[in-house]
Amino acid sequence: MLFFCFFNLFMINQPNVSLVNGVFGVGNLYFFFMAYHGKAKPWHRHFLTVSATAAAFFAFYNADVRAGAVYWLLLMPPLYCLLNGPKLGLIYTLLLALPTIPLLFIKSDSIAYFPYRSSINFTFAYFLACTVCYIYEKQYEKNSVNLRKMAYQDPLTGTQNRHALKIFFDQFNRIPNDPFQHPRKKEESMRLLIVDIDYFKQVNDTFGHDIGDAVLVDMADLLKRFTDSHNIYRIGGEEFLITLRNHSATQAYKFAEAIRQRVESTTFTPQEHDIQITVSIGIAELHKGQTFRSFLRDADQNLYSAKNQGRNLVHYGVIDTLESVKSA
Ligand SMILES: Nc1nc2c(ncn2[C@@H]2O[C@H](COP(=O)(O)OP(=O)(O)OP(=O)(O)O)[C@@H](O)[C@H]2O)c(=O)[nH]1
Repeated sequence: MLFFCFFNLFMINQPNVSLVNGVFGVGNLYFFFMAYHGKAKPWHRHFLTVSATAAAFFAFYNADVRAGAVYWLLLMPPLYCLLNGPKLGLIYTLLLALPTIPLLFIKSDSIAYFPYRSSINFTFAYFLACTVCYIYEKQYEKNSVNLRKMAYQDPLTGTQNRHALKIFFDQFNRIPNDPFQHPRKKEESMRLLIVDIDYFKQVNDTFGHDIGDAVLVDMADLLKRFTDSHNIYRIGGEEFLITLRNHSATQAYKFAEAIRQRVESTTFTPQEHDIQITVSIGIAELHKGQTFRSFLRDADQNLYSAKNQGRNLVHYGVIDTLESVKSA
């Protein structure tokens, strides 16, 4: 745009078009700079869309049709789809077509042009560009969803995986603890439950690996009845982690105890086998700045404490064993 700002001003004496190009050119340069430094905001996209459209359409409107400014409008459908996604891209494309095609017909109604043919050619090229981008973007969206699933979801149980948990940790640590910047986040606490199936090796050894897999799936389904699936992670073979936002120590303990009791009283029936299992649960509070590694180490210690005390119990804290309750 900045090139056309100078070109229109000094070469073909079009100060109006040059001014529009100049203003939007500087704006776009700023947005590219922000995007390059990872500071792009949603409204930047809309401003880019509107400014590119205004500059291209203004040039087309003002200049003689033989100057070929209309070719720049063919770039708009791909730009719309890339900046705003396929759906909004299609809407922008249709909106721009409404004034452009009749105007092209009127402007090319001269001795040097065939108005019908130039308008039809433009219309086909314009909508074809849109169709190609629309299909590409739709496919891209679909692939992104699939890739995300493959990257963050455990394929057996459908819960999230360890990689997703690492992302969760990074995000939790990124929220500043500054009460002046984020007053509502000040009180936020995060407690995590590590739920481990007791003697799961015996299930595999007795019933086979397939039945073991089915028990893991049933176990994940049972946990999903207690909380949203996006709070559940499978972090090891028979080990799940649940995130609890803004739960006090007592609430977290009661929550864990409810899970423990439910598992104990449930008979899992994969492929018509009756299987009773129990779980040991370790609870730990997540502190800002704590690394993923150190948290898992602490949480594992809690879990080992629970296991060492006989399994089928909830253990809160590495040192404090007072809240550990052995099942009746
Ligand atoms: N079926 C199945 N088994 C798994 C999977 N991942 C890990 N395991 C099994 O889980 C078992 C875990 O055994 P251990 O670590 O000894 O734990 P445990 O038998 O539950 O004993 P404690 O945890 O000490 O109560 C092993 O037999 C693994 O083979 C899986 O995806 N499917």
